[in-house]
Amino acid sequence: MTLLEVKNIDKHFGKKIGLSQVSFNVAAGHIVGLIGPNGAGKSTAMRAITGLMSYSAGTITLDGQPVTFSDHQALDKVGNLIEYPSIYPNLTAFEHLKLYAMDTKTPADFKDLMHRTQIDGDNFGKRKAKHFSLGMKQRLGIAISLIRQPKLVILDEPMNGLDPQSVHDLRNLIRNLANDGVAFLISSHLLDELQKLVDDVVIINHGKIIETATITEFFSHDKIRWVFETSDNEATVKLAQAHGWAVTTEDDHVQISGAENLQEVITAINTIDVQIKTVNTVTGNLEKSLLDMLATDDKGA
Ligand SMILES: Nc1ncnc2c1ncn2[C@@H]1O[C@H](COP(=O)(O)OP(=O)(O)OP(=O)(O)O)[C@@H](O)[C@H]1O
Repeated sequence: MTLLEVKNIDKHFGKKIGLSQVSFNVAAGHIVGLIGPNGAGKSTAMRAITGLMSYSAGTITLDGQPVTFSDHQALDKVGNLIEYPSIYPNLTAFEHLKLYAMDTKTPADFKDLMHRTQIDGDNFGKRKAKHFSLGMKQRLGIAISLIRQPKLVILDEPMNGLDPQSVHDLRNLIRNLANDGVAFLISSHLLDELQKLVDDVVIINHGKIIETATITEFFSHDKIRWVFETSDNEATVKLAQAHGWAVTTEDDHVQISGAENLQEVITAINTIDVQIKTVNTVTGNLEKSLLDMLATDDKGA
């Protein structure tokens, strides 16, 4: 069931395009990764969704209710942790929850929330936030974002600056909360960071969505590639392009993917006057697939 629907959003900063016809959905209980390089438009999209920024065209609806810069009612169902949570150095975790629950009609049960976000251990207790590690602060931030019992939590680059153990703990926490039915929209410029966590990916580049897919569909891009060394790499590249295969060159090698099988590529190369000196098969890599996708998009831009 669609919880968040973002449809044809445009945002301009003067003459500069921030977002162009941005559309994607977040289903209830799903973890969606909003992935793109620096400056792609991730924060801009998140700010529009959380009503922090106006947009010039399109619609955003949450649970069927509109979200605009001036209409925030739907945002009662959203928790967000955009960049850093506001954490007060002299308050304990419990005191933070009490503070953030003050204007909430039906806050979550504090003890249960502290338990679910693992901020009820010995490390927390009576300690003030100024003594928390970054990972502890992130977990407290997530607990704060859950105070209103939201259906959707928006996290902008939540893994930034965390050590590997804290990243692992944060992933488990998010997965457990999603299993309880909370949907997440999480931005990152690092696919590696999110690929173990997300159900769906939304890839953004230059303010445009270039791919929306389930993580399984996205993994299917993770194709086998064939790396050729030939007597005429330039002619090989042209040939691959004419067949509609993905092709890149690196040093003296031509890398081709997207054909049915290796034989098809070899047969095609044999039709032109080019000798194959070496060929190696390499299995794919998701981060590389994303970089290739962005590079192809950049060429078309
Ligand atoms: N208030 C603003 N005024 C002018 N331009 C802006 C403003 N906010 C964002 N932009 C521009 O819009 C583009 C998208 O920025 P945005 O911060 O959304 O990217 P991002 O994907 O979140 O990048 P990062 O990973 O670096 O945070 C960038 O080119 C940025 O310079």
